Amino acid sequence: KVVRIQNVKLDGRADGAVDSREKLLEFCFDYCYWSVDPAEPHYASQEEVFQDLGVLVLSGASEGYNVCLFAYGQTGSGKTYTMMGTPDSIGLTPRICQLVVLSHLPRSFLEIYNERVRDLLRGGEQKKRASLRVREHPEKGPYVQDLSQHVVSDCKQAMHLLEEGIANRITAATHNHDASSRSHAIFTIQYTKAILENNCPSETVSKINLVDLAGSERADPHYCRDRLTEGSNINKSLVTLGIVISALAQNSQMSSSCQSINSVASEGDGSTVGSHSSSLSGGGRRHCFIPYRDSVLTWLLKDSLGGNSKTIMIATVSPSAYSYNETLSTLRYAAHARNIVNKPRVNEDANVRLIKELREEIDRLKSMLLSFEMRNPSPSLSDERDGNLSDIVLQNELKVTQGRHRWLHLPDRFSYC
Ligand SMILES: Nc1ncnc2c1ncn2[C@@H]1O[C@H](COP(=O)(O)OP(=O)(O)OP(=O)(O)O)[C@@H](O)[C@H]1O
Repeated sequence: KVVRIQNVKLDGRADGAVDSREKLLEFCFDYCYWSVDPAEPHYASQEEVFQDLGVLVLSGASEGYNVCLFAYGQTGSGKTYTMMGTPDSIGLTPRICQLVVLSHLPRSFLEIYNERVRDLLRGGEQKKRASLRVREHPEKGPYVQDLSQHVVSDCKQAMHLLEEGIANRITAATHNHDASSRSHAIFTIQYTKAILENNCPSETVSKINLVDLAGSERADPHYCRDRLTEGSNINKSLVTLGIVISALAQNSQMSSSCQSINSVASEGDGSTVGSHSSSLSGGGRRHCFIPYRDSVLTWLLKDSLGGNSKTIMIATVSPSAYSYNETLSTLRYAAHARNIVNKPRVNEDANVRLIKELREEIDRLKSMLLSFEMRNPSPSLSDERDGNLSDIVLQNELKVTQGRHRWLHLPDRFSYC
């Protein structure tokens, strides 16, 4: 889909003075929506956006992938409207939240305000204001220590939880928007899918991150000190996000051009070219360093931005001609992000993976045993080898039974799909 943006200020100038490319710029995206006037025939409703993007989020998580959906754009351009919605027109987060309610999945809701993390679902005034530490797990990556997790059992509870978090979020009046979000909000659902398939356990554990970013706005010296500090922290994290996105996009492009160089080389001389180094790419150019740690936002979203996640970026723009520069910058930001190639993988539970591998090994050994018996019908010849293989099969079957038993009796085991 193509978005066209026209600079109406250039319309009055003599034709020769303006390059036609400057007047009309085009950007390609996977989806484009126009939701200014519901009376227009091509108006995109919240339901339409959910059917395209929300369904992608749910199907990705149900396949075992981490999924992240984040809204970026100028202040007042519709990020919160898209992610949360209004009581009459609910947005992506409550729609996704309601659909996964039956699965008793734990959820958390945090905000990053002035580079500090706050729990939006923690009772008690003091606890609400306390800032939480971001730590790093060697395998799972960055996480927030002591963030409260909540399980709901029906849609009403799910909506109540979400509303509580939204109400706790910090908003303030700015020039463009009288209830502007002054923090980045991250709503997370830990998505576990556990089933028994042909008597063999199958379990994936993934994460859905739904992110409503604070609005970008130019600093105004007339604002009070709090507003200026907030604004500079919002800008700092959004600038870092921009740098991270550009660096990731550049690295992804370098990797793909390097891969095509490699494939041309291997086709040309018949030699096998090994995978390229992680820091050096085609033409000897170095991969960029990704400054995730420069802001709490990029640090927490490290995997979502450039790692094990299927990530969707929604860029919201204003239809007003006054916002031309902001709109152009948002579209450029989004165009950069579109070049990033992530490496999502199915997050299978380690114990379940082991059980599967043992089962495959048993099947392989059994077929070896069978073919050995067919080739050596005399019992005296095959006895010793036969005995060894049978022992291994028996040991593996025992491990599988023990593993399955442990898996089925874990205290937090739910059987849902
Ligand atoms: N597509 C839309 N249809 C109807 N109302 C909309 C739409 N987009 C935004 N709005 C309304 O415009 C106002 C500003 O939108 P919203 O709060 O979503 O902006 P924002 O980008 O989140 O701003 P900030 O970054 O300052 O928090 C809200 O009252 C919202 O309900």
